[in-house]
Amino acid sequence: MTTVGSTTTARTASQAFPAGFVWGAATAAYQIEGAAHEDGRGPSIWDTFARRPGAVAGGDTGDVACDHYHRWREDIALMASLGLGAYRFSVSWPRVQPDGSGPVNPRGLDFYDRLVDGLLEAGITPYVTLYHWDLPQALEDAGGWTVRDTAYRFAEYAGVVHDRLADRADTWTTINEPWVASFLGYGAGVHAPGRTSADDAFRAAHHLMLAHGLAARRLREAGAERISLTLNLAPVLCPADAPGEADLAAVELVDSLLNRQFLDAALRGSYPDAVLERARRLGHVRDGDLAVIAQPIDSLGINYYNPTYVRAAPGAPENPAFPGSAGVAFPSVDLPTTAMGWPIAPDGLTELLLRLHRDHPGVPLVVTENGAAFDDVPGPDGRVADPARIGYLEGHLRAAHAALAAGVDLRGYLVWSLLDNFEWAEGYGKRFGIVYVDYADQRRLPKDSARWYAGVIARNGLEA
Ligand SMILES: N#[N+]C[C@@H]1[C@@H](O)[C@H](O)[C@@H](O)[C@@H]2O[C@H]12
Repeated sequence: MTTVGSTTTARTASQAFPAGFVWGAATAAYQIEGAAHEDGRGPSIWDTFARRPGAVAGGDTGDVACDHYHRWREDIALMASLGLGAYRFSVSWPRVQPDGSGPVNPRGLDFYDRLVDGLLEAGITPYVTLYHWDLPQALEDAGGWTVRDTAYRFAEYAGVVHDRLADRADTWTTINEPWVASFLGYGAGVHAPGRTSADDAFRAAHHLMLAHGLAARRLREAGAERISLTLNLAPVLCPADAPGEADLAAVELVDSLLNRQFLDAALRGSYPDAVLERARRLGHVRDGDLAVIAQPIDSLGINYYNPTYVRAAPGAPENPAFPGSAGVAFPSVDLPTTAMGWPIAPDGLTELLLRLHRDHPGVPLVVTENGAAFDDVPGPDGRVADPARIGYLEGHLRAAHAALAAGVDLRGYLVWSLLDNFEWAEGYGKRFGIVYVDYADQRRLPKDSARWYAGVIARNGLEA
């Protein structure tokens, strides 16, 4: 039996995963590619935001990152050595269309051509994410995701990339984590483009979802058969023994903003009340938009890291990432944490998967990101012992297995991340990779967790 908030999940006799279960790893363009000013790439909002004093820890930028733009062959060989079945990467929009619209940069597309060919040669399935937060700066200068036009530019860009790669890549994610891109980028201002307006956050969220729907329609018209959307989802929990009405109202609000705003739109063509109220005032949601957003998808990508804990707290200030959350606290809980300070609660993954199975039956699920940052340090022998990460991953794979045993249609698991990388506002100080990157010389050092994960892949499951 799993109890939410604990770190223990029942061990079933067998921890074998279904035949054909997809094991992979995930990355994103701005976090690993580097070559930010090479081969015609234009600036993105993260190139701009990272140069804002104080925006990113240590003043780090993605200018060089993991130099994956030049080291992609080595990285594919590393993936193959681990036995990965799939590799989830994102395409840099400003590398393909430097101004976000109009002329296509052939050298930008050529990189992804080479990457996809290399993956296929290594027997690795490419999982292509079309948007992982690196909006071309020229579009932000014209209003960014707060203006409707950006959604239409995105659908055009999606068509360009799909038409170039669709003969070899068939698994497509339109948008990664629209909540983060909108509520951290336009609401709280802690992500690019660093704007701080609740109204703009809601506008951006809607236009990102409209972009998803328009792109999904464009890809479907072109024959795509494996289209998905990736959401950062989390159980929203009140850690009190006996939550009161105010606590439950706090849970409802945060669940509406974090989870249902995107799940209901994509899978039901509706918004929860908390969003509709804002939409009526702003007028940015037009008739027919939700029908476009609810384009049928073939799977839902889930990025899970930890539950979100809330409770009523009269007088608490509004959390700008959750407009309307005045009087709501986001408490720490008595659980082990990662180097990000995030609680380690594998049973939250089971609960989330069961919820999606219950509320949205018939939608195949893929864990497109799950992983943890820890303060990894290579030993004198070059070995990187990361037992805490192994423990985190094992716990979450057991949690995923518990959901499978309960009948959830879970198709795959992609660890975040293949490589240590640029961790957004945290810069390079937070290491999520199963492979250590020495940024001084770009050496790649597989951590113990990489070898452990390779064993999981080889046996298609955990040791019982
Ligand atoms: N933070 N953190 C780790 C990880 C981030 O590096 C990814 O780019 C996002 O998709 C998601 O937030 C998760």
